[in-house]
Amino acid sequence: MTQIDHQVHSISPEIAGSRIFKFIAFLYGIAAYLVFFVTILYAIGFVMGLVVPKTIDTGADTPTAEAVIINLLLMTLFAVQHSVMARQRFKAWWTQFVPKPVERSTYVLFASLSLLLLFWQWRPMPTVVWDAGDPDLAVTLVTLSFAGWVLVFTSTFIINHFELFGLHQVTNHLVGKQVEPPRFKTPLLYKFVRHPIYLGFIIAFWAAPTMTAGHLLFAAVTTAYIFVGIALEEHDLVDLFGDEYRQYKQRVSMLIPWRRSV
Ligand SMILES: C[S@@+](CC[C@H](N)C(=O)[O-])C[C@H]1O[C@@H](n2cnc3c(N)ncnc32)[C@H](O)[C@@H]1O
Repeated sequence: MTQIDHQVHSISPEIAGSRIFKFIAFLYGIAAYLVFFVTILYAIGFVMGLVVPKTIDTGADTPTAEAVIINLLLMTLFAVQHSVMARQRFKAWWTQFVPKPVERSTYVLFASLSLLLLFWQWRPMPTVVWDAGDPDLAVTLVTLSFAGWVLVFTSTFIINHFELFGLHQVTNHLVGKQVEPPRFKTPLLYKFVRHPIYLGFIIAFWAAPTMTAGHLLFAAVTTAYIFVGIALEEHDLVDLFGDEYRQYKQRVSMLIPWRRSV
């Protein structure tokens, strides 16, 4: 991409620096955050089969092969969008079109929309793979699943919730404050595992008192995707923080606190 191309596509500094643009960018960031928030709340209900109108185990009857294909396509769409848009090279390319202050909010918005599409179009596969039967075991599994979601939420706040979901960037832009470059952090839970957010998702997806074939497909594919996501994320983190992150990998396990390699 030449300098001229860059100038043709990017938003002019006068517009980007204007008060009205900053305010619109801020409102956009808030809107993207609200869409994310509704999506993550819906995700809890969808996976756990609680409250929401359409869950992982409800929807139109679909032949199994068709259901598998549609569900795999929906998960692949999310995985590709989520991984590709998070890479540094992609960010460098698309911030020619999307102003930098709203880049993260736009990523969050697209990720939320592809998840909402998944919830909407997901085909149930009702064959029961396991059923806890015993009420105490069922309650334990539901509690564990909730604990997984709590782990996800608390970890986002521990690492930096508002930066992860783009609000920090649009707020700084609004008040004319520079966004600081990313810093390597290992607060609280990050001293025990490198990926507490992903660990929370895995627990939340697998701890099901009644595991249907559809839910199992979702849990298995998302877990596989999490491992791919971790590999990509750690590659970027090593690029960004070098030896500091390499030593962290040596010291702290990926997902299971008592086993260093995993
Ligand atoms: C969705 S968060 C997931 C964080 C972590 N993988 C987890 O599961 O808790 C992804 C963002 O966190 C950043 N990140 C992950 N670990 C980090 C660390 N130790 N210090 C600073 N940023 C980190 C990544 O660069 C990425 O932008």
